[in-house]
Amino acid sequence: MKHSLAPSILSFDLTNLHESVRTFLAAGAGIVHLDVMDGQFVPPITFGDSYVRALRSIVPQAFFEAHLMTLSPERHFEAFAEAGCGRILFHAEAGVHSYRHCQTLQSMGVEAGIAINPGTPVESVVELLDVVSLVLVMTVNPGWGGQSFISSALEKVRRIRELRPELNIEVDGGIDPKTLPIAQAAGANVFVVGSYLAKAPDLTAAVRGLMEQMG
Ligand SMILES: O=C(CO)[C@H](O)[C@H](O)COP(=O)(O)O
Ligand SMILES: [Fe+2]
Repeated sequence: MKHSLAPSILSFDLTNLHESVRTFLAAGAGIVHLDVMDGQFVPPITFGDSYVRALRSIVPQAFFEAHLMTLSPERHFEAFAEAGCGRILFHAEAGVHSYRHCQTLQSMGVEAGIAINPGTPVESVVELLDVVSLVLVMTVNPGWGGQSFISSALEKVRRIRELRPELNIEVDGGIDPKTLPIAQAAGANVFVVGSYLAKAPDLTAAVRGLMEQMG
């Protein structure tokens, strides 16, 4: 099982974002995690596909994943795929026809990921496990960076790992050097890290430290 670090750009200084992205990719992080919020599924509004396209022109080879925290996520699949996202994650709570939406993403040649909020049970995604390449278990309530890790969500990671030994399981929210090993022990293999990296005095050292912990 491949372990990957997915820095979220949500909390980075926007005036210097391109440098931060170049730095964390050069340090070995394999995925750029893009938190797209629509002001409806969650209160804040972040950015759209044109922003992602601009970022992509700076790092054209990087693997981008869009974490859509939007209602009617399927409306945005094409735009984010065209902007260069190789994986699109949407919320089980937001997609009325989640199975079909995963099939749509597959047919577009994009990896499908399904995300669940802390209050959403594993049962809501069990029937999707054959059509996703990843399940994202939120370890904070979606909408904001810098929140505290909700450790009870790890029981869901354990259960999904038991059901699917080979599936990618991502955790998102409150991941830092203390919580990463706990999430890894529960069975997670993809780790979104936002504010811990955004605040790190030495971004390269912080990425390398987390990668060493992942082993
Ligand atoms: O999806 C998200 C928020 O909805 C972010 O990816 C997540 O919060 C990462 O930030 P942090 O590491 O600061 O918790
Ligand atoms: Fe996210």
